[in-house]
Amino acid sequence: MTLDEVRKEIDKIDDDLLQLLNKRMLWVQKVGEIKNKSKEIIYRPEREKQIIERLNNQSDGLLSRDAIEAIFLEIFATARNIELPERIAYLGPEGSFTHQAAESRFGALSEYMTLPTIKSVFEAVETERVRFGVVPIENNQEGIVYETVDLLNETNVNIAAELKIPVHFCLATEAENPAKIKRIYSKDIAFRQCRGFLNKYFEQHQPEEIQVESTSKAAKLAAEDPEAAAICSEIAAKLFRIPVLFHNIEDNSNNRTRFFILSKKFENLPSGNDKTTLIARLPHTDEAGVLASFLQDFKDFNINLTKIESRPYKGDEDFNFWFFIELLGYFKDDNFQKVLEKHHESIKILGSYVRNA
Ligand SMILES: O=C(O)C(=O)C[C@]1(C(=O)O)C=C[C@@H](O)C=C1
Repeated sequence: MTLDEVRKEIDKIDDDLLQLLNKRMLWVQKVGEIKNKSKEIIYRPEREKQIIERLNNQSDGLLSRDAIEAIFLEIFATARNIELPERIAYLGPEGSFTHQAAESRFGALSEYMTLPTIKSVFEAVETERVRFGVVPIENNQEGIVYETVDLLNETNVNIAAELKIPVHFCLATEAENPAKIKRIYSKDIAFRQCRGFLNKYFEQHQPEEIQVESTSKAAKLAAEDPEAAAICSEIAAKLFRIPVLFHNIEDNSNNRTRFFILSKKFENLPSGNDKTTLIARLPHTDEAGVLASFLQDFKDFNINLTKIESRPYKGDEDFNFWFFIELLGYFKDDNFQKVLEKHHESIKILGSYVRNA
């Protein structure tokens, strides 16, 4: 077969795909009408997960599970926009990893609001200026983002979903090779995480390292200066149209960040593989074992706790703490309800959502 002939076959399939996608969107529009009448929530991560699992189980072609997921997440994001265009706020600037996380879940078509601080994302969700907000919660190398944890305690905002994305840095530059680079812009943490690469590739001449407040600012500066490079995300390099000289330059390729998708309410149904996040404000007491017996109740009801972080009460004279706790399961599960019966005064549930690996 010639290239032209093969391309003709691809064209035919693309025509069919487009027709099928348009047909799918007609049904999606109907879902939108039904939900509009019943005031039901549009974003149903547990339903999206079920669809992806079902398709993956029946797939016998070249597409991996990740490929199926990537394609369908974009279809769902487009579908949600047809049902009801929703605005999403994320911790900026544009080109940040949080932007990348937001786009991976809400697609290229959604309307985004870039906000400068985690607090401003919480505020936008709380005042319902946006439907969802995306903020980082933890990095597997650097640990928890305390600002996010504290705001979950202080505001009336819930968790609709979690997602984890790999943090890959690239070296983006207009320069043709490392020898021509005189300056490298990036954020302190990115320099730290790419030290091995920098030592190896800039052994002979050491470019000046200039710290800026974000990796996207670094990309912007490198786009304007042919003798400069930026250590930034791929999305930032793309945004500022700078060629990527080296991909994945971080020393530890297991570097991943977990994000929360925030919403004013949480209305997820159980998916069969859920996680619940809550805040526990245990009574202030000097009695020994208050925390131990609280945790024992989870063990007794066979609940797997996956995280516990203690945080101080701001403004408190004493050294009292509240706890940020995560566990496997859905908040209406029988065993969790038993714990809740005992401790309902101490527990504030922030959300039950599909557990992401
Ligand atoms: O089934 C729904 O509730 C829909 O709104 C449809 C649909 C889809 O495209 O399949 C879109 C958005 C939801 O997040 C889940 C699924």
